[in-house]
Amino acid sequence: MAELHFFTGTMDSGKSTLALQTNHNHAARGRVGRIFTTHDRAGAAVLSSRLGLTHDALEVDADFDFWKYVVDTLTRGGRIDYLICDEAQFYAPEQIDQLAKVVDELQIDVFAFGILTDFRTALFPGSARLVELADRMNVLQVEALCWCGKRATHNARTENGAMVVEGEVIVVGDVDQADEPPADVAYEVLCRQHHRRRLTAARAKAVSLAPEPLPFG
Ligand SMILES: Nc1ncnc2c1ncn2[C@@H]1O[C@H](COP(=O)(O)OP(=O)(O)O)[C@@H](O)[C@H]1O
Ligand SMILES: Cc1cn([C@H]2C[C@H](O)[C@@H](COP(=O)(O)O)O2)c(=O)[nH]c1=O
Repeated sequence: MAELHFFTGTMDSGKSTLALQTNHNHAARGRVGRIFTTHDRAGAAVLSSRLGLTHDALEVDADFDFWKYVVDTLTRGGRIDYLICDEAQFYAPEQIDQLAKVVDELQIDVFAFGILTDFRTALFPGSARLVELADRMNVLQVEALCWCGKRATHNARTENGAMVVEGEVIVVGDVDQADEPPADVAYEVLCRQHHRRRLTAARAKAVSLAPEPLPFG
């Protein structure tokens, strides 16, 4: 039986790597797939992993219809056994419904990969729909870590080094590995407590280096 799989984790937890590995393993056994993504950091129509692997992909825009694409392909005599769908948090809920229909009506496996929540800790609509519809939801086993060493559960956005909680939901960017000077817009994975306190690695370091107040009344 075909299934709708949703693999999730924070940014930098290995989702795109797993997407490419999943494609590799299925293709190596002679199965025929299609790879989709949207707003990848490496540009349009490419799925990229921080480990350096990339693969051509079909770019999903707001008007893309998965059901129509698959039915058209099969009608023209094409073969599709599975779909790989990266950055699925950016897909519209209707597109996730189309993916579920592809699984149920055409017996084609769908492997979707994406982050659950945005920089404000709110669910992305596409991810919310995946949680509602997926046959299997898997949290990535390689844990991304907060600067404090705890498992990172949230994605923070920084602007010029300072954490923000307001702004456009979709802003393509990368995790800021303590870049100096900090990028205009970057991301950092944090545990819930430090996301709640808006305590990024840079701010924690600045606070710890601040001089002790003098002991005068
Ligand atoms: N230089 C490196 N050596 C080993 N592993 C790395 C290196 N750089 C990145 N990684 C691994 O790649 C992961 C990020 O992979 P990626 O698939 O791009 O993540 P995601 O799609 O979830 O954002 C990191 O969590 C880390 O495990
Ligand atoms: C939290 C958050 C992230 N994004 C963007 C930033 C990246 O381009 C992708 C996530 O990619 P990854 O492969 O999981 O690292 O999403 C965004 O647009 N809005 C957000 O709130």
